[in-house]
Amino acid sequence: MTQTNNNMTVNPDLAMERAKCNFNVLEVTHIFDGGERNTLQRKKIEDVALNSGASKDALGEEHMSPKEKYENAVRKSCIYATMMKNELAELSGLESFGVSSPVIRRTADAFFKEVSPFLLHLGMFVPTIMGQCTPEQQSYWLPRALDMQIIGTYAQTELGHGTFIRGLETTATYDPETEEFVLHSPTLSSYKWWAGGLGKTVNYCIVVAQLYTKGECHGTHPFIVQIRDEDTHVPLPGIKVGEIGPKMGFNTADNGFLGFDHYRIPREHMLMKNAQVLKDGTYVKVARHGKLTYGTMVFVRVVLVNEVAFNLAKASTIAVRYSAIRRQSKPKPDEVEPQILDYVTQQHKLFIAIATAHALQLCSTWLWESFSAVLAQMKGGNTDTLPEFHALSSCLKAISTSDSAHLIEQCRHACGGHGYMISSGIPNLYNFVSATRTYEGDYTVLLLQTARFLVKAYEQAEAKKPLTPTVSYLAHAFSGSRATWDNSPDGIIRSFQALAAGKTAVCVTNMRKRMRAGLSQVDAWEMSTIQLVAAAEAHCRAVIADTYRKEIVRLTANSSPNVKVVMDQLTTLYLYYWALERTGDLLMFTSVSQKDLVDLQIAYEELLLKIRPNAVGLVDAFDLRDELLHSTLGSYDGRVYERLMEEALKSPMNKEPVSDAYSKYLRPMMKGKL
Ligand SMILES: CCCCCCCC/C=C\CCCC(=O)SCCNC(=O)CCNC(=O)[C@H](O)C(C)(C)COP(=O)(O)OP(=O)(O)OC[C@H]1O[C@@H](n2cnc3c(N)ncnc32)[C@H](O)[C@@H]1OP(=O)(O)O
Ligand SMILES: Cc1cc2nc3c(=O)[nH]c(=O)nc-3n(C[C@H](O)[C@H](O)[C@H](O)COP(=O)(O)OP(=O)(O)OC[C@H]3O[C@@H](n4cnc5c(N)ncnc54)[C@H](O)[C@@H]3O)c2cc1C
Repeated sequence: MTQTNNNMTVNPDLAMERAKCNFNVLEVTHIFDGGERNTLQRKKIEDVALNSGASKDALGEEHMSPKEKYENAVRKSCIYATMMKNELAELSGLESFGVSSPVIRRTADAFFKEVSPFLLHLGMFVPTIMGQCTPEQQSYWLPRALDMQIIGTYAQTELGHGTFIRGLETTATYDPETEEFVLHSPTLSSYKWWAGGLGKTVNYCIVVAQLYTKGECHGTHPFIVQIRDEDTHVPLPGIKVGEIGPKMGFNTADNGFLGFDHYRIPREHMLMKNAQVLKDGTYVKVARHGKLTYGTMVFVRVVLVNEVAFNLAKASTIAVRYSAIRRQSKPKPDEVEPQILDYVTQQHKLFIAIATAHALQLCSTWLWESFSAVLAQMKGGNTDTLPEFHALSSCLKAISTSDSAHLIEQCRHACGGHGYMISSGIPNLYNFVSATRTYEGDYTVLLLQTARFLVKAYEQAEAKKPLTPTVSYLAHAFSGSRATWDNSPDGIIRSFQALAAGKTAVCVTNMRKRMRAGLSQVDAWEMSTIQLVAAAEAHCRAVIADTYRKEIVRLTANSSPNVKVVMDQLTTLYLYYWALERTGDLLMFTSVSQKDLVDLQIAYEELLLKIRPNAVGLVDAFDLRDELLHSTLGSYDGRVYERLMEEALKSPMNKEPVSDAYSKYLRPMMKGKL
C-alpha cells in the first residue's frame, strides 16, 4: 500500500494513476467551479458543514425502516438548516447568490443519501415568494420562510393533471362578502399529488388553482395556503393531507397529497405580482406576458441543469476510480490482469460521462447568466426575450436530465456487479436523476415546446425576417444544398445546426402537405412530433456543444499548456461522440461520406487513448469529498473491497448466526413438516 502525504492509505493503482496525471488538477477544479474564488468559498463551506460530523448516521440509512429514514432525514434537515442560517449564509453571501446557491445545495448532499424533506422549501416555495409576490407580500412572507419559522412546498400537480397546467381542477373562488378565496377540490382527480414535503413536513404551501371571480374563470394562479397549525402541526379543518407512499427514489422527501373542502383563505394570500383580485372581486392583470406565473418552473429548470451536472460528476468519479482499482481478465497471458479502465469499451462508457459533466456545468452557468439578463429586462417591463429563453431552458432541462440519467446508468454498468450495490452510491444517484427527466416538465413535452419555437423561427427565416441569437443558423437553411461536412469542432457544431434545420424543414413540409390533404393544424402537428422532438434535440446538442466549446476556450485562455490540451481533448470527445451517435442523420442532412465517418471513429478511439492517463486526475478535479459521494467504490483512497466487506458486515441480516426464517420455514420444509 502506498502512503499519501496526509497519511491516508491509498490503493496502489490509484496512487499510480495520480502520479501519471500530466496536468494541474487544481487548475481544472477552478475551471469546473467557475474560478479560484468559487473553489475557495466552496471548500470553506464544506469544511464548516462537513467537518463537524453532523452529516453522519449511527445506523446506515439503507437499513432503516421508511419511518426511521424520514425522521432521520428531518433531523438532519433541521441541523443543516440551522447551520445554513447561522454559519453558512455568511460564508456564501446568501444575498448575492440567493437561496439557490449551488454550493449550499451541494453540501447538503453529504447529509442525505436520497433527498431532504426541505428540498421544495428552498427549491420552489421560497423562489415562488420571491418571484410571484408583490413587495408588500414578500416583506411579510420571505423573512418567515428564510428563517424557517414556516416550511412550505409547491403543490401544482394533481392526480389527474401534471403536464397540462391549464387542465388543473382545484378551484379558488373569490367571495367579496368575506374578502376570502374558497379553495375546493371538486373531484378525486383534482387532489394535489406529488408535492415534496407535503406528506408530513410542511405547514404552508403554494397552491396553483383555477381562479374564479364574478362568475368568470381567469385560469391558474398561485396562492399561499396554510395547511397545518403552526403550533401543533395538526392539519387544519377543511384540509385532507397525507403521504403518497413508496417511490423509486425520493423516499425521504415525503411527497404528499392534498384536498380542500371549501377551505377559506384571506384575499391577500393570492400571490399578486402578476395579477390581482381587488376587494370587490375585480380581476386586474398586471403582467405583460401571460406565462409569468410559470416563472418558478423556469427557475427550477435552469437550476436542474447544474444539479444533474453535479450528480453526473459524482457518478463518473465513482466509476472511474473503481475502474482504476478493478483488474479483470487476461488478454495477454504473460501479463497481469489489466485495470478495467484500460479496456477501450470501458473508456467509451466513462469518458463521455466526464465530458458531459463539464459540458453541462459550463452550460448551466451560461444559462444562469442568460436567465439573469432576461429577468433584468423583464424588471424594466420588456418580455421580448422570454419566448427564446423558454425554448432554451426547456430543451436544456430535457436533454441534460435525460443524458445524465443515461450516463449515470452507464457508470453503473461500468462498475459491473458492485455498481448494483446501494453502497456503491450509483443506484441512489440514478433514482434521483431519472426523476428529473419527468418532474418540472416531462422530456418530450419540453422538447415539443422548443420545437414550437423552432418552427416559428423557421417560418421567420423563410420570410427573411430577423432571428434571435440561438436560432440564427436557420437563416442558412434555404441554400438548397446539404451542409458541408468538416470534422473540426466548429464544423460538427454546424452539422448539428444543419440537422436541427433539416428536421424542422421536413416537419414544416410534411405538416403543410398533411394540411393540404385535409388534416387540421393540430393533427398535422401531432403526426410530425417524433421528428419535431428530434429537431429540438439536435438544436439543443448544437447549443450545448457551441457553449461548451466557447466557454472552454474562454476559461482556459490563461491556463497552463497541459490543462489547455486536456480540456480541448474533452470538448472534442464530446463532439465526436455525438456525431458518431447520429451518423444516420448526418448522412441525411450533411455531405458526410462513409470514409469521413470511418475516419471520425478512428479519431475518436485515438482520443480515448490520449485521455486515458489523465482519467483519474480528471475526476479528482471534480473535488468531491467522500462525504458527498457516499460510495464504497468511489472513495478517494480506493479501499473498495475493504469498504464493501465493512458495509456487508453492517447488514442487520448478519447480526444473528442463524435467521429466524430457518426455524419458521426452512427447517419445517426440509424436514417435510411444513
Ligand atoms: C435550492 C435549489 C434546489 C433546486 C432543486 C429543486 C429540485 C426540486 C425537486 C422536485 C421538484 C419538482 C417540482 C415540480 O415538478 S412542480 C410541477 C412542474 N410542472 C411542470 O413543469 C408542468 C409542465 N407543463 C408546462 O410547463 C405547461 O403546461 C406547458 C407544457 C408549457 C404547456 O402550457 P400551456 O398549455 O399553458 O401552453 P401552450 O402549450 O398552449 O403554449 C402557449 C404559449 O405559452 C408559451 N409558454 C409556455 N410555457 C412558458 C413559459 N414557462 N415561459 C414562457 N412562455 C411559455 C408557449 O411557448 C406558447 O407560446 P406560443 O408563442 O408558441 O403560443
Ligand atoms: C419525484 C417527483 C417529484 C415531484 N414533485 C412535485 C412537486 O413538488 N410539486 C408538483 O406540483 N409536482 C411535482 N411532481 C410532478 C411532476 O411535475 C409531474 O409528474 C411532471 O410534470 C409530469 O407530468 P405528469 O405526471 O402529468 O405526466 P403525463 O403528462 O401524464 O406524462 C405521461 C406521458 O405522456 C406524455 N405526454 C403528456 N402530454 C403530452 C403531449 N402534450 N404531447 C406528447 N406527449 C405527452 C409524456 O411525454 C409522458 O410520456 C413531481 C414528480 C416526481 C416524479
